Amino acid sequence: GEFGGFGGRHVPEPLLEPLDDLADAFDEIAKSEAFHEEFRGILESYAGRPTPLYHAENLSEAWGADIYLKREDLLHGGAHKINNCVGQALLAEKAGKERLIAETGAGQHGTATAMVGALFGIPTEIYMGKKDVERQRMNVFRMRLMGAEVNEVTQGGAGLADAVDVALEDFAANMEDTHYLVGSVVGPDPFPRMVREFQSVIGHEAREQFLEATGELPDACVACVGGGSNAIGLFHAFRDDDVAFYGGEGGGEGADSTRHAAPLDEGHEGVIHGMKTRVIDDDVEVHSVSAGLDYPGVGPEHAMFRELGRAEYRGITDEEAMAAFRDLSEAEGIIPALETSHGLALARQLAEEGEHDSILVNLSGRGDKDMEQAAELFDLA
Ligand SMILES: CC/C=C(/N=C/c1c(COP(=O)(O)O)cnc(C)c1O)C(=O)O
Repeated sequence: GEFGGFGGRHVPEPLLEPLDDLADAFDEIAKSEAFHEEFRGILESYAGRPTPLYHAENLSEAWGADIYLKREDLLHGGAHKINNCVGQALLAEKAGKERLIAETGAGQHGTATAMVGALFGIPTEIYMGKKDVERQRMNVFRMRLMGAEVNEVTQGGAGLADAVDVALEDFAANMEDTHYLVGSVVGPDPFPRMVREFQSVIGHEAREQFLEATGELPDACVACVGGGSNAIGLFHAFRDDDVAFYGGEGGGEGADSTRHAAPLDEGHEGVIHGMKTRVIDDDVEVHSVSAGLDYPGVGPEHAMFRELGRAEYRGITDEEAMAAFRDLSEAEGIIPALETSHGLALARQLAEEGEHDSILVNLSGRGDKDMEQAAELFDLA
């Protein structure tokens, strides 16, 4: 397949036909000029695209390399997630679906799904682990405020992977009228390539803006990696360029610890949620300080990029991410999401290693959702 030996459709037989129908709808509808116009129009007037490419001069001074930030944190809802949700909601509407379901961890994808559910007038149900409901309370309230039902998942580790399990069961039982709005470049085909298509608006804009601002391409593109959608969304436009790719995973308590979410850095090949990819080892408990990276698998295209050496992935520990969270807040007056902070921490490592002079970082989301949790982590009184 497209991702080397990774990806595919590792699902029970009854799901194969609906996935075929979805792939046909995507190839026929989402690739049409009319769809693209509508998609871009909503992203512009509703979500706030294009997002700025910001040259973070104070941070560049502090870290010793030219740091540019792609400001997906400024989108409606506060993260890149809305790009994918608008695309999939448009597709679901044209396919005549009467219900949207989604998984969420950080609550950003859940919030974005609730937004498009409200916008398109489609009843919406979000599955969210109890552990994440408790650490992203503001987003739970936002989803309900917009009319979505938030279904608290308590099975297994009550986390993101468990929310995906339950969402997949719902989809299998209700596929006639329900669209499962998958929140990252994960799951069985066509989800990884569909989410990539919708998120690639990020990279296409950033490439043009970077050339416009500097007359050349960046030495490196950096992003945090949970399922991998904001990273792929940035990387895709640069795939044929001589630009290095780096992904910062949820390194939790350390790559050699038994609590992390870094399958690319410290895992093995395996099948999860309908895709052949890389997963964390069996003796590891999935953990990240950031709910959106707290996932034991990763998108198959990243597993391929790692195998080909097209991208380098590093586990970024909770502590390293929290340090970068504060660095950006203090240096530029921009508070990143805890997920995003893993990409920033990786950019800092690269700047200090002196390999690259210009580094483009995807600022995948803002930290408003993390204020309660961060206030517990840092005593700033
Ligand atoms: C789909 C589950 C992931 C969620 N969020 C992931 C996330 C991520 C990681 O997701 P990917 O870009 O798909 O790796 C990065 N930045 C922010 C601000 C995020 O919220 C969510 O539910 O909100």
